[in-house]
Amino acid sequence: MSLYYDAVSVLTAPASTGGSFKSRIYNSRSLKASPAQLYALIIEASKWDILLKEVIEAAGIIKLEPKLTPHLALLLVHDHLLAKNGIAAPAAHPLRQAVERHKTRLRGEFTKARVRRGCATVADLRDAIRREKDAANGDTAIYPRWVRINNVRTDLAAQLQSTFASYRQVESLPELARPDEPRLRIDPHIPDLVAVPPGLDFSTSPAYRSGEIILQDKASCFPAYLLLGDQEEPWRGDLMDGCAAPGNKTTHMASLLSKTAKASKQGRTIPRSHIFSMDASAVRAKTLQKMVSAAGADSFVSVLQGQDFLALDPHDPRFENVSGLLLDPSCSGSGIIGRDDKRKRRQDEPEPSQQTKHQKGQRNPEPDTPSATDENDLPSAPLSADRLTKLSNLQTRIVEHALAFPAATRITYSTCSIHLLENEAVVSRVLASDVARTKGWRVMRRDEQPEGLRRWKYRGVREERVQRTSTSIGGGEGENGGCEVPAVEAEEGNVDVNLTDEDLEGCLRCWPGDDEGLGGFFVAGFVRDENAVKQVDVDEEKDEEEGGEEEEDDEWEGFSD
Ligand SMILES: C[S@@+](CC[C@H](N)C(=O)[O-])C[C@H]1O[C@@H](n2cnc3c(N)ncnc32)[C@H](O)[C@@H]1O
Repeated sequence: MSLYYDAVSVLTAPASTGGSFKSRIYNSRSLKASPAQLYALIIEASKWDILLKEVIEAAGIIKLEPKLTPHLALLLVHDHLLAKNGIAAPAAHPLRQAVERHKTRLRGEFTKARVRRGCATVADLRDAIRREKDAANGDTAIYPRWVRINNVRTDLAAQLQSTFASYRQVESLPELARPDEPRLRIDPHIPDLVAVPPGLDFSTSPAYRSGEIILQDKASCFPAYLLLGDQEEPWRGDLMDGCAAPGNKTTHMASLLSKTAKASKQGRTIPRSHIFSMDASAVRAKTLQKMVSAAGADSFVSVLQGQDFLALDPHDPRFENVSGLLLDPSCSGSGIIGRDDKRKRRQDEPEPSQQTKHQKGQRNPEPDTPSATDENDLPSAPLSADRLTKLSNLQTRIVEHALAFPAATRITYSTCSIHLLENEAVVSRVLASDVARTKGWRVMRRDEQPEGLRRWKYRGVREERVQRTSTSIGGGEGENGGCEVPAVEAEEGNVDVNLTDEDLEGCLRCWPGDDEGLGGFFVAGFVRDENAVKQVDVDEEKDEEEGGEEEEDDEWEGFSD
């Protein structure tokens, strides 16, 4: 029972206590309950708090049960109505009895609240409550589920007539949020991408299971589209994805190549270009391989399992025709937003029903389709300025390495971070590198970008824009604002962004919380321009080479953040 009393003491702690719920719980010495259980209870109950208050008030149990305070009632009624095992206390415990005595009344009021909202199921009700809470907090952003059509196996027209035959097409994201009929919106920026209402489960859909459709966030589709564009002619040369697991962007490249191959007059259906796709993590590379196979792209994608991109020799004859590279390295993940149930979800993390055993204990069977699992692991710790700098160093090295591939003419670099240091600052450092200057690399201008992305309005920035969001329960009483987007612990200091306005206009940004339905994301393209070749001072170059050892010693930051 200490669980509920402890939860109340956390919830009612004065604002001056400081810190988020999480830090207060995990750092406390006085709480007796398990921190994980306590945190889960508070977070889960907070998702339902407006409905629980409604039910408790309508059932009138606080007046009838002197032992129940409003907070205790909310937590206990939450577990009574919604937790799998009910209230975590012995059946004879007075608090448990104080709630269970009114179970018929409580259940009745809960059903009435659901019916009032026109929800057929508890899952629908949860979504409705989330929308009500968002609206009350002034956060009306909608995070739809994004579905990419895989042109290796099918096409948009075929999917509109099969998987989405019963869906009504709408013109805007807010129109998706009508529970009475299935709706979809064809994305205006990314070809072959559709948005459907959040929370739709595709795990049993034949198109999903056969790899005809792939669940992939819109922002995550920017890099491959930026790299390959609206090509009418097949891409010349081979392609490389240097940091590829679980494989969303590799399979997207495969889809774009297939589309062009099918549309070209040469009657080919298998693309001429080959894709080399790798991941330094052998475990994640297995998922990558599965995803490539599920997408039907084995014949033109080679997965190099456990391959560190930085250890590849750009002059290896296997890669002499690599003309396009996509780099989406590990990052802080600070742009990742909570979707559906407002917990933090990684880009393209499958619906709970699609999660593997590894992801969610032993309860769910692994689906046949190794769908897009997490692109990034969740950022677990607060982000220190030092850690950000290390990530930025590694990201810069990865892009610079890509610039050295002799046949490369086009490269994209992306992160799901909102931090300047991992984004525009990396572009700025890369452009200043010798390899960029001697080979004539510059930022892909907006007017050179594929049509859909040229119209994308959010562009590179010069100043940091860190966003904070909060989670509250009981109207925020005692809450100081839990920080869901990892804030940088230390002051940012001055971040050098030495980019022209034209360069910044060439960078693309996505931000959480606006009406585009996306998390934070960044992508920039680099193109090789003979006219931009700069002479590098030979002595300067030599010094750099001698100092190169130091760079190599940068601390390895792990594979995915
Ligand atoms: C953000 S995830 C990539 C997501 C992937 N592009 C997608 O769309 O599904 C970053 C990946 O980069 C890998 N990685 C990090 N450093 C690497 C390196 N030096 N060489 C190869 N892979 C690396 C990590 O293991 C991780 O799987």
